[in-house]
Amino acid sequence: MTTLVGLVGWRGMVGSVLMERMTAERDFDLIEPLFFSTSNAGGAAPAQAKNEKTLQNAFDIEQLKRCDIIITAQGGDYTTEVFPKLRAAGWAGHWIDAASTLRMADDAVIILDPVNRPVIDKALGSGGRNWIGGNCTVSCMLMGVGALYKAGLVEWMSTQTYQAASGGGAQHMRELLTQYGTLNASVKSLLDDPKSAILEIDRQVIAKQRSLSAEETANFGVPLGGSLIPWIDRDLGNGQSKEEWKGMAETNKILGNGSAQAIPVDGFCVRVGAMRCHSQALTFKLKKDVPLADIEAMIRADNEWVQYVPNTREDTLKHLTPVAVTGTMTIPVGRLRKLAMGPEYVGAFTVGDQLLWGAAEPLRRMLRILLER
Ligand SMILES: NC(=O)C1=CN([C@@H]2O[C@H](COP(=O)(O)OP(=O)(O)OC[C@H]3O[C@@H](n4cnc5c(N)ncnc54)[C@H](OP(=O)(O)O)[C@@H]3O)[C@@H](O)[C@H]2O)C=CC1
Ligand SMILES: N[C@@H](CC(=O)OP(=O)(O)O)C(=O)O
Repeated sequence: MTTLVGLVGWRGMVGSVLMERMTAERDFDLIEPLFFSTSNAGGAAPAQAKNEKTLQNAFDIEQLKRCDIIITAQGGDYTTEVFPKLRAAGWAGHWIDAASTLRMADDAVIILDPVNRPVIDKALGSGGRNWIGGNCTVSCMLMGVGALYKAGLVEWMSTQTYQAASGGGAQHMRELLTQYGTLNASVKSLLDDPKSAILEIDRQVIAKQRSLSAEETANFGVPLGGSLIPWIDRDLGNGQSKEEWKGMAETNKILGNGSAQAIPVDGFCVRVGAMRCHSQALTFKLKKDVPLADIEAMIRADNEWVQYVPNTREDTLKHLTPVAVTGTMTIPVGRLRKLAMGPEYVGAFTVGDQLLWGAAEPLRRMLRILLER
Protein backbone atom coordinates (compact mmCIF):
# COMPACT_ATOMS: atom_id res chain seq x y z
CA MET A 1 0.00 0.00 0.00
CA THR A 2 1.32 3.49 -0.85
CA THR A 3 2.40 5.57 2.11
CA LEU A 4 -0.01 8.44 2.82
CA VAL A 5 2.07 11.57 3.48
CA GLY A 6 0.40 14.72 4.82
CA LEU A 7 1.96 18.01 3.71
CA VAL A 8 1.33 21.10 5.83
CA GLY A 9 2.89 24.49 5.05
CA TRP A 10 3.66 23.47 1.46
CA ARG A 11 2.90 26.93 -0.04
CA GLY A 12 5.02 28.96 2.38
CA MET A 13 8.60 29.94 1.59
CA VAL A 14 10.24 26.86 3.15
CA GLY A 15 7.36 24.67 1.96
CA SER A 16 7.71 25.90 -1.64
CA VAL A 17 11.42 25.05 -1.67
CA LEU A 18 10.53 21.65 -0.19
CA MET A 19 7.95 21.05 -2.94
CA GLU A 20 10.49 22.00 -5.60
CA ARG A 21 13.05 19.60 -4.20
CA MET A 22 10.53 16.77 -3.74
CA THR A 23 9.40 17.24 -7.32
CA ALA A 24 12.98 17.36 -8.65
CA GLU A 25 13.92 14.19 -6.74
CA ARG A 26 10.67 12.43 -7.75
CA ASP A 27 9.67 11.86 -4.13
CA PHE A 28 6.00 12.14 -5.13
CA ASP A 29 6.39 8.97 -7.24
CA LEU A 30 6.81 7.05 -3.99
CA ILE A 31 3.94 8.45 -1.93
CA GLU A 32 0.28 9.36 -1.91
CA PRO A 33 0.31 13.02 -0.85
CA LEU A 34 -2.47 14.60 1.21
CA PHE A 35 -2.29 18.39 1.20
CA PHE A 36 -3.45 20.48 4.15
CA SER A 37 -4.16 24.18 4.60
CA THR A 38 -4.77 26.42 7.61
CA SER A 39 -6.59 28.98 5.45
CA ASN A 40 -8.19 27.29 2.43
CA ALA A 41 -9.65 23.90 3.37
CA GLY A 42 -11.78 22.59 0.51
CA GLY A 43 -9.68 24.45 -2.07
CA ALA A 44 -7.73 22.77 -4.83
CA ALA A 45 -4.56 20.89 -3.91
CA PRO A 46 -1.42 21.63 -5.98
CA ALA A 47 -0.51 19.78 -9.16
CA GLN A 48 1.48 17.13 -7.26
CA ALA A 49 -1.79 15.76 -5.79
CA LYS A 50 -2.80 12.32 -7.06
CA ASN A 51 -6.06 10.82 -5.74
CA GLU A 52 -6.75 13.39 -3.00
CA LYS A 53 -7.17 16.65 -4.91
CA THR A 54 -8.84 18.76 -2.24
CA LEU A 55 -7.05 20.67 0.54
CA GLN A 56 -7.82 19.30 3.99
CA ASN A 57 -8.19 21.42 7.11
CA ALA A 58 -4.76 21.40 8.80
CA PHE A 59 -6.43 21.52 12.23
CA ASP A 60 -8.65 18.49 11.60
CA ILE A 61 -7.11 15.79 13.80
CA GLU A 62 -9.15 13.02 12.16
CA GLN A 63 -7.78 13.88 8.71
CA LEU A 64 -4.24 14.24 10.04
CA LYS A 65 -4.56 10.85 11.78
CA ARG A 66 -5.02 9.15 8.41
CA CYS A 67 -1.42 9.96 7.45
CA ASP A 68 1.47 7.54 7.93
CA ILE A 69 3.86 10.49 7.83
CA ILE A 70 3.26 14.24 8.21
CA ILE A 71 5.75 16.83 6.98
CA THR A 72 5.16 20.35 8.20
CA ALA A 73 6.81 23.66 7.34
CA GLN A 74 3.87 25.62 8.71
CA GLY A 75 5.76 27.06 11.66
CA GLY A 76 6.12 26.76 15.41
CA ASP A 77 2.67 28.02 16.39
CA TYR A 78 1.05 25.32 14.29
CA THR A 79 3.27 22.62 15.81
CA THR A 80 2.54 23.85 19.34
CA GLU A 81 -1.19 23.72 18.72
CA VAL A 82 -1.60 20.54 16.68
CA PHE A 83 1.20 18.10 17.55
CA PRO A 84 0.19 17.40 21.18
CA LYS A 85 -3.47 16.93 20.19
CA LEU A 86 -2.50 14.53 17.43
CA ARG A 87 -0.33 12.39 19.70
CA ALA A 88 -2.98 12.54 22.46
CA ALA A 89 -5.48 11.21 19.92
CA GLY A 90 -3.27 8.12 19.54
CA TRP A 91 -1.56 8.94 16.25
CA ALA A 92 1.63 6.87 15.97
CA GLY A 93 2.88 8.13 12.60
CA HIS A 94 6.12 9.94 11.81
CA TRP A 95 6.18 13.72 12.31
CA ILE A 96 8.79 15.61 10.24
CA ASP A 97 8.94 19.31 11.12
CA ALA A 98 10.91 22.43 10.07
CA ALA A 99 9.97 24.41 13.18
CA SER A 100 12.20 24.64 16.24
CA THR A 101 9.41 23.90 18.76
CA LEU A 102 10.20 20.23 19.37
CA ARG A 103 13.93 20.23 18.60
CA MET A 104 15.26 19.83 22.10
CA ALA A 105 12.59 17.36 23.26
CA ASP A 106 14.08 14.09 24.52
CA ASP A 107 12.04 12.02 22.09
CA ALA A 108 12.96 14.15 19.04
CA VAL A 109 15.97 13.83 16.76
CA ILE A 110 17.42 16.84 14.92
CA ILE A 111 17.77 15.46 11.41
CA LEU A 112 20.80 16.11 9.21
CA ASP A 113 21.52 12.66 7.85
CA PRO A 114 24.80 13.33 5.99
CA VAL A 115 26.12 14.30 9.44
CA ASN A 116 24.14 12.19 11.90
CA ARG A 117 22.72 9.17 10.11
CA PRO A 118 23.87 6.88 12.98
CA VAL A 119 21.90 9.01 15.46
CA ILE A 120 18.81 8.80 13.22
CA ASP A 121 19.19 5.03 12.74
CA LYS A 122 19.57 4.46 16.46
CA ALA A 123 16.40 6.45 17.17
CA LEU A 124 14.53 4.60 14.43
CA GLY A 125 15.62 1.33 15.98
CA SER A 126 14.17 2.33 19.32
CA GLY A 127 10.83 3.50 17.90
CA GLY A 128 11.57 7.20 17.27
CA ARG A 129 8.72 9.09 15.60
CA ASN A 130 9.65 12.80 15.82
CA TRP A 131 12.14 14.19 13.30
CA ILE A 132 12.92 17.88 13.46
CA GLY A 133 14.98 19.99 11.04
CA GLY A 134 17.83 21.92 12.67
CA ASN A 135 18.51 25.62 12.87
CA CYS A 136 19.64 26.74 9.43
CA THR A 137 22.98 28.17 10.59
CA VAL A 138 23.88 25.02 12.49
CA SER A 139 22.84 22.68 9.66
CA CYS A 140 24.79 24.61 7.02
CA MET A 141 27.86 24.78 9.28
CA LEU A 142 27.86 21.03 9.97
CA MET A 143 27.36 20.19 6.29
CA GLY A 144 30.56 22.13 5.65
CA VAL A 145 32.87 21.22 8.52
CA GLY A 146 31.14 18.23 10.13
CA ALA A 147 34.21 16.15 9.19
CA LEU A 148 36.27 17.79 11.93
CA TYR A 149 33.62 16.96 14.54
CA LYS A 150 33.24 13.38 13.30
CA ALA A 151 37.02 12.94 13.57
CA GLY A 152 36.86 14.06 17.22
CA LEU A 153 39.28 16.91 16.53
CA VAL A 154 37.31 19.89 17.83
CA GLU A 155 38.10 21.17 21.32
CA TRP A 156 35.88 24.22 20.78
CA MET A 157 34.55 26.38 17.95
CA SER A 158 33.60 30.01 17.72
CA THR A 159 31.32 31.17 14.94
CA GLN A 160 30.57 34.66 13.68
CA THR A 161 27.57 34.54 11.37
CA TYR A 162 26.36 36.69 8.50
CA GLN A 163 22.72 35.63 8.20
CA ALA A 164 20.42 36.43 5.32
CA ALA A 165 17.07 38.20 5.48
CA SER A 166 15.21 35.01 4.48
CA GLY A 167 15.86 33.58 7.95
CA GLY A 168 13.18 35.93 9.20
CA GLY A 169 10.70 34.93 6.48
CA ALA A 170 9.32 36.22 3.20
CA GLN A 171 8.25 39.63 4.54
CA HIS A 172 11.77 40.28 5.80
CA MET A 173 13.21 39.68 2.34
CA ARG A 174 10.70 42.12 0.85
CA GLU A 175 11.51 44.70 3.50
CA LEU A 176 15.24 44.49 2.79
CA LEU A 177 14.74 45.02 -0.94
CA THR A 178 12.30 47.85 -0.37
CA GLN A 179 14.85 49.58 1.84
CA TYR A 180 17.58 49.19 -0.77
CA GLY A 181 15.20 50.70 -3.34
CA THR A 182 14.28 53.60 -1.08
CA LEU A 183 17.91 54.38 -0.34
CA ASN A 184 18.88 54.22 -3.99
CA ALA A 185 15.99 56.45 -5.01
CA SER A 186 16.90 59.03 -2.37
CA VAL A 187 20.29 59.70 -3.98
CA LYS A 188 19.61 58.70 -7.58
CA SER A 189 20.28 62.09 -9.13
CA LEU A 190 23.57 62.43 -7.23
CA LEU A 191 24.58 58.88 -8.23
CA ASP A 192 23.83 59.62 -11.86
CA ASP A 193 26.26 62.54 -11.72
CA PRO A 194 29.83 61.10 -11.65
CA LYS A 195 31.12 64.42 -10.33
CA SER A 196 28.88 64.52 -7.24
CA ALA A 197 30.59 64.27 -3.85
CA ILE A 198 30.45 60.82 -2.25
CA LEU A 199 30.26 62.30 1.25
CA GLU A 200 27.13 64.19 0.25
CA ILE A 201 25.60 60.91 -1.00
CA ASP A 202 26.62 59.25 2.25
CA ARG A 203 25.07 62.09 4.30
CA GLN A 204 21.77 61.78 2.46
CA VAL A 205 21.72 57.98 2.74
CA ILE A 206 22.26 57.96 6.50
CA ALA A 207 19.61 60.66 6.88
CA LYS A 208 17.17 58.50 4.91
CA GLN A 209 18.05 55.36 6.87
CA ARG A 210 17.48 57.17 10.16
CA SER A 211 14.14 58.53 8.99
CA LEU A 212 12.66 55.30 7.56
CA SER A 213 9.09 54.94 8.77
CA ALA A 214 7.89 52.30 11.23
CA GLU A 215 6.15 50.66 8.28
CA GLU A 216 9.42 50.44 6.31
CA THR A 217 11.18 48.73 9.24
CA ALA A 218 8.18 46.75 10.54
CA ASN A 219 9.85 43.33 10.29
CA PHE A 220 13.45 43.92 11.36
CA GLY A 221 12.66 46.84 13.70
CA VAL A 222 15.58 48.91 12.36
CA PRO A 223 17.00 49.42 8.86
CA LEU A 224 18.92 46.44 7.48
CA GLY A 225 19.64 47.77 3.96
CA GLY A 226 23.11 49.36 4.17
CA SER A 227 23.44 48.27 7.80
CA LEU A 228 23.51 45.10 9.93
CA ILE A 229 21.81 43.82 13.08
CA PRO A 230 23.97 41.95 15.60
CA TRP A 231 21.04 40.19 17.27
CA ILE A 232 18.88 37.32 15.95
CA ASP A 233 15.95 35.71 17.76
CA ARG A 234 15.03 36.19 21.41
CA ASP A 235 17.06 37.79 24.21
CA LEU A 236 17.85 35.02 26.71
CA GLY A 237 18.64 37.60 29.38
CA ASN A 238 22.19 36.37 29.95
CA GLY A 239 23.79 38.39 27.16
CA GLN A 240 23.26 35.65 24.61
CA SER A 241 20.69 35.61 21.81
CA LYS A 242 18.58 32.48 21.28
CA GLU A 243 20.21 32.03 17.86
CA GLU A 244 23.65 32.01 19.54
CA TRP A 245 22.43 29.51 22.15
CA LYS A 246 21.28 27.14 19.39
CA GLY A 247 24.85 26.92 18.06
CA MET A 248 26.09 24.78 20.95
CA ALA A 249 22.82 23.13 21.95
CA GLU A 250 21.88 21.93 18.47
CA THR A 251 25.38 21.09 17.24
CA ASN A 252 25.86 18.71 20.15
CA LYS A 253 22.38 17.24 19.90
CA ILE A 254 22.83 16.59 16.17
CA LEU A 255 26.14 14.86 16.85
CA GLY A 256 24.59 12.80 19.63
CA ASN A 257 26.89 14.25 22.30
CA GLY A 258 25.46 14.06 25.81
CA SER A 259 26.01 17.00 28.16
CA ALA A 260 29.18 15.38 29.53
CA GLN A 261 30.78 15.34 26.05
CA ALA A 262 29.32 18.65 24.83
CA ILE A 263 31.76 20.63 22.71
CA PRO A 264 31.70 24.39 23.43
CA VAL A 265 30.35 26.37 20.47
CA ASP A 266 29.71 30.10 20.83
CA GLY A 267 29.97 33.38 18.99
CA PHE A 268 27.85 36.16 17.56
CA CYS A 269 24.92 35.84 15.16
CA VAL A 270 24.49 38.83 12.87
CA ARG A 271 21.80 39.66 10.31
CA VAL A 272 23.20 41.16 7.10
CA GLY A 273 21.66 42.34 3.86
CA ALA A 274 22.02 39.03 1.97
CA MET A 275 18.90 37.40 0.54
CA ARG A 276 18.89 33.66 1.40
CA CYS A 277 22.41 32.39 2.15
CA HIS A 278 23.85 32.27 5.63
CA SER A 279 27.64 32.70 5.82
CA GLN A 280 29.88 32.01 8.80
CA ALA A 281 33.47 32.70 9.83
CA LEU A 282 34.62 29.82 12.02
CA THR A 283 37.48 29.61 14.50
CA PHE A 284 38.46 26.15 15.68
CA LYS A 285 40.67 25.17 18.56
CA LEU A 286 41.67 21.65 17.61
CA LYS A 287 42.75 19.05 20.13
CA LYS A 288 46.10 18.74 18.35
CA ASP A 289 48.15 20.26 15.56
CA VAL A 290 46.78 18.75 12.34
CA PRO A 291 48.41 19.66 8.99
CA LEU A 292 46.19 21.87 6.82
CA ALA A 293 46.42 19.34 3.97
CA ASP A 294 44.87 16.67 6.22
CA ILE A 295 42.07 19.03 7.28
CA GLU A 296 41.41 19.87 3.65
CA ALA A 297 41.28 16.16 2.74
CA MET A 298 38.83 15.41 5.56
CA ILE A 299 36.51 18.26 4.53
CA ARG A 300 36.64 17.25 0.85
CA ALA A 301 35.83 13.61 1.61
CA ASP A 302 32.99 14.21 4.06
CA ASN A 303 29.96 14.43 1.77
CA GLU A 304 29.07 15.00 -1.86
CA TRP A 305 27.82 18.55 -1.39
CA VAL A 306 30.82 20.12 0.33
CA GLN A 307 33.10 22.07 -1.99
CA TYR A 308 36.60 22.90 -0.82
CA VAL A 309 37.54 26.39 -2.00
CA PRO A 310 41.29 27.06 -2.20
CA ASN A 311 42.29 29.95 0.04
CA THR A 312 43.04 32.41 -2.73
CA ARG A 313 41.40 35.74 -3.48
CA GLU A 314 40.29 34.57 -6.91
CA ASP A 315 38.65 31.34 -5.72
CA THR A 316 37.04 33.06 -2.73
CA LEU A 317 35.41 35.75 -4.85
CA LYS A 318 34.22 33.16 -7.37
CA HIS A 319 32.89 30.44 -5.07
CA LEU A 320 32.49 31.65 -1.48
CA THR A 321 29.69 34.23 -1.58
CA PRO A 322 25.91 34.12 -1.13
CA VAL A 323 25.49 35.13 -4.78
CA ALA A 324 27.53 32.11 -5.92
CA VAL A 325 25.72 29.65 -3.64
CA THR A 326 22.05 30.73 -3.68
CA GLY A 327 19.72 28.09 -5.11
CA THR A 328 22.39 25.38 -5.10
CA MET A 329 22.95 22.41 -2.83
CA THR A 330 26.66 23.18 -2.66
CA ILE A 331 28.26 24.02 0.68
CA PRO A 332 31.59 25.71 -0.06
CA VAL A 333 34.24 25.82 2.67
CA GLY A 334 37.20 28.10 2.14
CA ARG A 335 39.57 30.61 3.75
CA LEU A 336 41.07 27.58 5.52
CA ARG A 337 44.26 28.56 7.32
CA LYS A 338 46.16 28.27 10.56
CA LEU A 339 45.59 31.31 12.76
CA ALA A 340 48.20 33.41 14.55
CA MET A 341 47.19 32.08 17.98
CA GLY A 342 49.01 28.77 17.45
CA PRO A 343 49.12 25.58 15.37
CA GLU A 344 45.91 24.14 16.86
CA TYR A 345 43.91 27.22 15.83
CA VAL A 346 42.27 26.96 12.42
CA GLY A 347 40.05 29.45 10.61
CA ALA A 348 37.49 28.69 7.89
CA PHE A 349 34.59 30.37 6.12
CA THR A 350 31.48 28.65 4.82
CA VAL A 351 28.26 29.60 3.01
CA GLY A 352 24.98 27.70 2.64
CA ASP A 353 21.53 28.27 1.18
CA GLN A 354 19.45 28.44 4.33
CA LEU A 355 16.25 27.40 2.58
CA LEU A 356 17.83 24.24 1.09
CA TRP A 357 20.26 22.57 3.54
CA GLY A 358 19.13 25.04 6.18
CA ALA A 359 15.46 24.04 6.05
CA ALA A 360 13.85 21.95 3.30
CA GLU A 361 16.43 19.35 2.29
CA PRO A 362 16.87 17.53 5.62
CA LEU A 363 13.07 17.08 5.76
CA ARG A 364 12.70 15.39 2.38
CA ARG A 365 15.77 13.24 3.02
CA MET A 366 14.16 12.04 6.27
CA LEU A 367 11.05 11.14 4.29
CA ARG A 368 13.24 9.04 1.97
CA ILE A 369 14.90 7.32 4.93
CA LEU A 370 11.47 6.35 6.27
CA LEU A 371 10.23 5.19 2.87
CA GLU A 372 13.33 3.14 2.15
CA ARG A 373 13.38 1.19 5.42
N1 LIG B 1 12.23 31.02 6.98
C1 LIG B 1 13.25 30.26 7.35
O1 LIG B 1 14.38 30.54 7.05
C2 LIG B 1 13.07 29.04 8.11
C3 LIG B 1 11.85 28.68 8.62
N2 LIG B 1 11.71 27.53 9.32
C4 LIG B 1 10.40 27.12 9.86
O2 LIG B 1 9.46 27.07 8.81
C5 LIG B 1 8.32 27.80 9.19
C6 LIG B 1 7.71 28.41 7.96
O3 LIG B 1 8.54 29.44 7.50
P1 LIG B 1 8.23 30.19 6.13
O4 LIG B 1 8.11 29.17 5.03
O5 LIG B 1 9.24 31.24 6.02
O6 LIG B 1 6.76 30.80 6.42
P2 LIG B 1 5.69 31.41 5.43
O7 LIG B 1 5.10 32.55 6.15
O8 LIG B 1 6.26 31.66 4.07
O9 LIG B 1 4.58 30.28 5.27
C7 LIG B 1 3.88 29.75 6.37
C8 LIG B 1 2.40 29.61 6.03
O10 LIG B 1 1.80 30.89 5.87
C9 LIG B 1 0.59 30.75 5.11
N3 LIG B 1 0.51 31.86 4.17
C10 LIG B 1 -0.23 32.97 4.36
N4 LIG B 1 -0.08 33.83 3.34
C11 LIG B 1 0.75 33.26 2.46
C12 LIG B 1 1.28 33.67 1.20
N5 LIG B 1 0.98 34.85 0.65
N6 LIG B 1 2.13 32.84 0.57
C13 LIG B 1 2.46 31.66 1.09
N7 LIG B 1 1.98 31.22 2.29
C14 LIG B 1 1.14 32.02 2.97
C15 LIG B 1 0.65 29.38 4.45
O11 LIG B 1 -0.25 28.51 5.17
P3 LIG B 1 -1.65 28.06 4.55
O12 LIG B 1 -1.39 27.51 3.17
O13 LIG B 1 -2.12 27.05 5.51
O14 LIG B 1 -2.46 29.32 4.51
C16 LIG B 1 2.09 28.94 4.71
O15 LIG B 1 2.19 27.54 4.82
C17 LIG B 1 8.85 28.84 10.20
O16 LIG B 1 7.86 29.27 11.06
C18 LIG B 1 9.91 28.07 10.91
O17 LIG B 1 9.30 27.34 11.93
C19 LIG B 1 12.75 26.70 9.49
C20 LIG B 1 13.96 27.00 9.00
C21 LIG B 1 14.23 28.20 8.28
N1 LIG C 1 16.65 31.84 13.08
C1 LIG C 1 17.06 31.66 11.70
C2 LIG C 1 16.00 30.93 10.92
C3 LIG C 1 15.80 29.56 11.51
O1 LIG C 1 16.16 28.53 11.01
O2 LIG C 1 15.24 29.60 12.69
P1 LIG C 1 14.87 28.33 13.58
O3 LIG C 1 16.06 27.93 14.36
O4 LIG C 1 13.78 28.86 14.44
O5 LIG C 1 14.42 27.24 12.62
C4 LIG C 1 17.31 33.03 11.11
O6 LIG C 1 16.63 33.93 11.53
O7 LIG C 1 18.16 33.16 10.25
